[in-house]
Amino acid sequence: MSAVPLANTAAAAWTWDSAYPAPAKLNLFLHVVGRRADGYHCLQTVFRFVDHGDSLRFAPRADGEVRLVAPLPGVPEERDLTVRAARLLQAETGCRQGVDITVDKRLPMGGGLGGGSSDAATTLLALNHLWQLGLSRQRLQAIGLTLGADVPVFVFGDNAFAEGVGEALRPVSLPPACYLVLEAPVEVPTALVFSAPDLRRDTPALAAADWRPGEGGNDLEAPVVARFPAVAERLAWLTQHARARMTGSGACVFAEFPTRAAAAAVLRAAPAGFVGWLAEGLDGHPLRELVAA
Ligand SMILES: C[C@](O)(CO)[C@H](O)COP(=O)(O)OP(=O)(O)OC[C@H]1O[C@@H](n2ccc(N)nc2=O)[C@H](O)[C@@H]1O
Ligand SMILES: Nc1ncnc2c1ncn2[C@@H]1O[C@H](COP(=O)(O)OP(=O)(O)OP(=O)(O)O)[C@@H](O)[C@H]1O
Repeated sequence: MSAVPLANTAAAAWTWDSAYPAPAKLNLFLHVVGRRADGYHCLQTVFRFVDHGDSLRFAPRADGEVRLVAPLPGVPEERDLTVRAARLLQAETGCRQGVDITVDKRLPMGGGLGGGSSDAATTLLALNHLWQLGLSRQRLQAIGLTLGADVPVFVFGDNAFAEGVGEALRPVSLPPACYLVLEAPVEVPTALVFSAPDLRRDTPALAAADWRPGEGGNDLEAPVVARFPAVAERLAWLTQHARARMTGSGACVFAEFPTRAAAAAVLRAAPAGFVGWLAEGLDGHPLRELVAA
């Protein structure tokens, strides 16, 4: 993401020529506090945006079509969350404009970093602006929720304490932090984790105001560690250096460090074959200003 603006840049600065960032999120903690009648799980989590992610470009098309310039391996164009997001916007508004979408993919798929969800949210935010649709943030969040439980927070734009399936959001203020993220060479299907018989589903709910940075674990971690040795290995190694957790439904694990130098020293010591990177916590989504207050 370093090639694109990370500060909250004024809406007028974002044009058809811009690269639009789609940052990763980390779940600083994630508790499963219950289950809804439709099978979806009720969560409590804190989402933090970080300065590492995908980057998207948009080019206008005169024929009204939505096309992906280079589909991702294993994801048919019709299923790609960016294409689905753009087509939903057309369907919701009757907009006849088309677009070519290019995704510069840096986030691993099935990594728990919300990559696909962030790409979808960036598409909603960017096209609402570029096509001049004027949809409110609330409406974009509702459209995003139909694409996935993680999409609304990226549209919301503030680091957030989330409840429900992740759609009931309130802003949280988080101190500056540097994270070391280790990728695992596996793709963890979110649905598999939530359907695991050994998933703990009864963690007592917290009062949002009582949560403090550093508190809480990830209830999805145990079933993933039991099934994916590569995740277990990375978590065990990182735990020797700091308080390590899995993000989302995995497969990435992360730890927070007081300084970038401390995080870099641990990354340098990682065993051969481990892939990792450092990321600073952001105060908010870089496209937050794209939607009027
Ligand atoms: C684990 C998290 O990443 C935490 O931020 C999210 O809750 C997952 O969000 P997501 O990847 O957008 O997931 P979705 O595409 O909405 O859901 C994938 C599948 O996971 C299960 N699922 C998901 C979210 C949830 N709260 N309860 C569930 O049981 C459902 O079977 C669903 O069919
Ligand atoms: N633009 C996209 N980028 C990534 N994945 C996509 C995209 N469009 C559709 N997908 C599908 O979504 C699945 C989940 O990908 P994603 O990168 O969002 O996982 P994740 O980081 O585990 O997400 P979460 O943290 O929301 O569970 C992929 O396996 C892929 O099939």
